[in-house]
Amino acid sequence: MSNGGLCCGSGPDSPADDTDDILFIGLQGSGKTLLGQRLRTVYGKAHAAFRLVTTETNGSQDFRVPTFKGCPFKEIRIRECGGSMQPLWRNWYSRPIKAVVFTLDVSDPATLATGGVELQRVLQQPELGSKPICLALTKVDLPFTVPRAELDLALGLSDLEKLYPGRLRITAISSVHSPEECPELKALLDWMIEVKAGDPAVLSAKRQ
Ligand SMILES: Nc1nc2c(ncn2[C@@H]2O[C@H](COP(=O)(O)OP(=O)(O)OP(=O)(O)O)[C@@H](O)[C@H]2O)c(=O)[nH]1
Ligand SMILES: [Mg+2]
Repeated sequence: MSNGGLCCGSGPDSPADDTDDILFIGLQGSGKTLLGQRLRTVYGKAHAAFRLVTTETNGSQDFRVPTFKGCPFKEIRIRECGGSMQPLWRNWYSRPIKAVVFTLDVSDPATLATGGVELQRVLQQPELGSKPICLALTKVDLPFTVPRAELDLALGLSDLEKLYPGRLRITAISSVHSPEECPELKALLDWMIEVKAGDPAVLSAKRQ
């Protein structure tokens, strides 16, 4: 399988799910799969194998994303739940995941309101407790994306950041771009590494 272990249809009771670190959720077509494929190229040698093509995730799939040399663990394991699985996302919330990445396609004004409502719902899920959540604003390479100021007005993003200080992180990314062209991709993976380690000092290992 091209993207590191496709497990379509697997449920949250599968024993393999125990090792998931990060949960990827977001509306259909919002960019979860391409982001998973792209993150594997940040520290890994998957550049040559990277493909822009994705297919809809009917079920869930996992991505094993390599970390940097000197990191105490070799990979971050991401579990993507397809947008078509939305009613079942919550089955993963109580699993031993460390954090959630919620993707929002900012090139598609038609789905923004629905995405914003879903994000609020995720932030309020008791099963997630105070686990960190990253809102990834996706497809920012496209010419007509909704600017951040308008997102703040329409979805109250700045208010949400104030409401969940230290818990909600917001980043804007393009998975079409390489990590060199879009440094936010590397910053997002470093955040996942920090969250998994439970210690920001873990990143100092790669600077030595
Ligand atoms: N231009 C651009 N296209 C993107 C980006 N991310 C994803 N896409 C495209 O958007 C479409 C949907 O992307 P996916 O990654 O499959 O979306 P998904 O969230 O996994 O969708 P589901 O599996 O159905 O929930 C594909 O055609 C991708 O190539 C991006 O950053 N920029
Ligand atoms: Mg997908």
